[in-house]
Amino acid sequence: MRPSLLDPLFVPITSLDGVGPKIATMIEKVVPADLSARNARAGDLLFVLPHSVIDRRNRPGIALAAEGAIVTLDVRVDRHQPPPRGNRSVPYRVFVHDDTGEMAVTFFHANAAWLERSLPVGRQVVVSGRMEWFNGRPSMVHPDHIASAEDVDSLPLVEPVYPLTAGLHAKVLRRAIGQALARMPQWPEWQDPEFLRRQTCPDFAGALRRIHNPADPIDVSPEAVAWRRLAYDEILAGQVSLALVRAKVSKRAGRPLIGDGTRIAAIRAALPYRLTASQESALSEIDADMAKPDRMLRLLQGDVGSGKTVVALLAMTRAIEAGGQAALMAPTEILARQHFSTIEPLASKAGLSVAILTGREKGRERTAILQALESGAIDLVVGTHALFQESVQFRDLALAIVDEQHRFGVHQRLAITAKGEAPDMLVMTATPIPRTLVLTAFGDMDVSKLTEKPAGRRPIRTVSLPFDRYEELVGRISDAVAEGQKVYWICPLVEESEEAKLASAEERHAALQSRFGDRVGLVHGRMSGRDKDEVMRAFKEGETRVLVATTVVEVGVDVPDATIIVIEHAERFGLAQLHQLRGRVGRGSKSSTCVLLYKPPLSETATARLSVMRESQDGFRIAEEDLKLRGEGELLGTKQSGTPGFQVARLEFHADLLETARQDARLLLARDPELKSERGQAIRALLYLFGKDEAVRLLRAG
Ligand SMILES: Nc1ncnc2c1ncn2[C@@H]1O[C@H](COP(=O)(O)OP(=O)(O)OP(=O)(O)O)[C@@H](O)[C@H]1O
Repeated sequence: MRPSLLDPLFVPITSLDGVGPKIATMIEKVVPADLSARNARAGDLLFVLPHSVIDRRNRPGIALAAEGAIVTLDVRVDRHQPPPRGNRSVPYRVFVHDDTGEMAVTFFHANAAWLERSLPVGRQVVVSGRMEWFNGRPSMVHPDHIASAEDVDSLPLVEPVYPLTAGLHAKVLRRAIGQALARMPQWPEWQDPEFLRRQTCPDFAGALRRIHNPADPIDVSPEAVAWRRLAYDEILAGQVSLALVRAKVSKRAGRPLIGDGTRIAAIRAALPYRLTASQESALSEIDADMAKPDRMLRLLQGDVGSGKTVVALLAMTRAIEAGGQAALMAPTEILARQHFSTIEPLASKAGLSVAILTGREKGRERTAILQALESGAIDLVVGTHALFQESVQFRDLALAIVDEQHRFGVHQRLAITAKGEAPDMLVMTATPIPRTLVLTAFGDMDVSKLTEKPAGRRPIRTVSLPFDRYEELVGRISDAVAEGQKVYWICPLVEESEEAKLASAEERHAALQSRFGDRVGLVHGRMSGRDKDEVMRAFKEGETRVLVATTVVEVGVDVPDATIIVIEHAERFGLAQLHQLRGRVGRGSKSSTCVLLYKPPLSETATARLSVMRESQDGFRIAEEDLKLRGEGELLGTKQSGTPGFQVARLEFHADLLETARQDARLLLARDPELKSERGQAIRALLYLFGKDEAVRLLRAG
C-alpha cells in the first residue's frame, strides 16, 4: 500500500489553487517526460526544476543599469502620464528617479486605478524588471515586481526560472509549485545515514526547498549539494526498481533450451551471406545462456545496420527447436512488418510457422492468430504493443525478444515475459549506449555487442551543407536519381505539433515533386499503416526514387540499395538520432552519402555535433560524444517518446553516483527483499515519488 503521507501529493494537479483543466494541460507539458505518460499529480511538480535564476540582488542605480539587464531599483515616483483618451497604442508612463538619474516605467493597456495605487506620486518604491532604451532614454516596461519601500522584503532576490510552454505564465507555474512544496510531509529518511554524512546533504525536503527558493544562483546548479542529493535519490529509486524487476524475473527458474540444431542449420544454409564474427560471438553467448537452466536476461546492442535481426531469428529458432514458442516485439508497425518480411521466408525454409500481430490484424484474422498462438500452431510471432494485450496467450512462450529502441519501459518488458513460464528474454537496442547508461536504464543485464558491420559495406561519405546551397544539392540529387539511385529526404524535427511536422513534410514533398514528378514518395506518422506500407513498398521496389519522410524511418528501416540521405535542419537533431538516420544508407555494397543540411548560424553544440558526424561512423564512439555534448536525455531517445530518462539526475554531472547507488540498492534488497524495514518503508515512499509505482506493486505480487 502507498504510504499515506503521500496522499496530499498524489492528487491531480487540478486540485491545486489556480490550476484548471486548461492550465493543467499546459503544466503537463513541462512535467518531466517519464511522468507525463499518466496524468500529472501534484507531487510531480516538485521535480519541475528551474534551469536558471533571475538575480534581483543587482541594484546598480538607473544611470548604471545596462540595457537588457534585469535590475532592481529604489526609486521615487515623480508623475504619471496616462495615454491620451481613447488611444490604446500609446503606453501609460510613470516617471521616476533615483540619485543617479531618471526613467520611465511603462505599461501597455494599463489599469490606471491599479497604477495609482501601486505607484503613488511622491512615494519611495522598488521596481524590478528588464531595462530597455526608448528614444535614447532608460525605461522599464512592465516590471516583474513593484513593492513599496516597506514591503521590499517580499521581493524574491534570487528568482528561479522554470521551463515554460506557450500560454503558461511563470507566476502560475511558480504558484502551483509553491503549493506542492507546502504539501510535503515530514519524510522519513531513506538514505543511508553514512552516505548523507559523507555528502553533507540536506534532507530531501530541504534539498527541494533550496532549489525552488534559491538564495544564490549556485543553488540552481546540478553540481550543488542539494541537486546532487536529489539526483542520488532518483538514481537510487531507479536502481531499486530495476533490482526488484530483476528479482521478480529471475525468481522463477528458467529451463534449458536445447534443440537438435536441424532447423538452425536450415536457416543458416538459406542465408545469402555469412554471419560476421560479431554476430557469431553474440549468438554463442545467447546460446550458452539459453542452454542454462537459469533465465536469460540479455541486452544485444548493435550499431546501425550491424545485423541484429538475423541474430534474433536464430535465437528464436533455438527456442522453437527446444519445443517452445518465440515472440519478437517491435516498437513500430513499419518495423514489425519489416522484421516479418525478413524473417518469414527464412523461417519457412526451416519449416517454422510464423505470424504477425499488430493493431491492424482484426476480426476473424485476429481470432485465428490468437487461437493458433494458444494451440501452439504458430511457432514464432512478430508484433507491436498488440502482443501485450490480455487476449494474447501462448501455448508455451520460451523466448521473448524486445526490439527496444528505448520505447518500452522496464515494466512493459516484464509484461511480455509474464505470458510464458519464465521465458528467456533478449532486449535489442540499436543505439549503442555507454555502460553507465545501460546500468541506469536496464539494470544488471548481460550485454552482447555487435561491433562489426557485414563485410563489403563502404563508409558513408558525410558532408554538411548550409541551406543556401539547396539548389545545388537538388541538382546533384537529380543526377543521382537519373543514374537510378535512391534517396531519403528527412524533414526537420518540428517540436510544436504534429500538424507542423506534417506541414513541413508536405511542403518539402511538393517542392521536390515539382522537380521529380511522381518519382517522389511521402511517408509520415499520421498515415494509416497500410498507406505507409504502400509508400515503403514503392520505394523499396524502385517505383519512387526519392522518399520524403519524417523521422518515422529513423529506427530500423532497411532499404539496402538506398544510397543518399539528406537530413534537413540537421542542427535540430541529437547525435544519436543523426547516427540512426544516417544508418538508413550504407546498408548495401554501393557507396553512400549523407548530407547534413543546416541553417546557419550554428550554435556551438550543433557545430560540434555535425563535426562528430563527419568524423566518425562508430556508433559506440558517437554515443560517448553525445553523452558529453548533450546529456543522457537525447541519448535515450527524443523527449517525445517518453524515455527511461531522468527528471533530476544529469549523468554528465552525476555519473559518479551510479555505482554507489547500484551497490546501495543491492545491499538494501539483500537485507530486506520485501522493503519491510524502517528504511525499506521509506524507500517505498521514494519509489512512489519518482513514479515507480509499478515496482512497489511487484512486491505485493510476490
Ligand atoms: N552477416 C551479414 N552479411 C551481410 N549482410 C548482412 C549480414 N547480416 C545482416 N545483413 C544485412 O544487413 C542489413 C541490416 O540488417 P538488420 O536490418 O538486421 O540491421 P539492424 O542491426 O537491425 O540495424 P538497424 O538497427 O540499423 O536497423 C539487412 O539488409 C541484412 O540482410
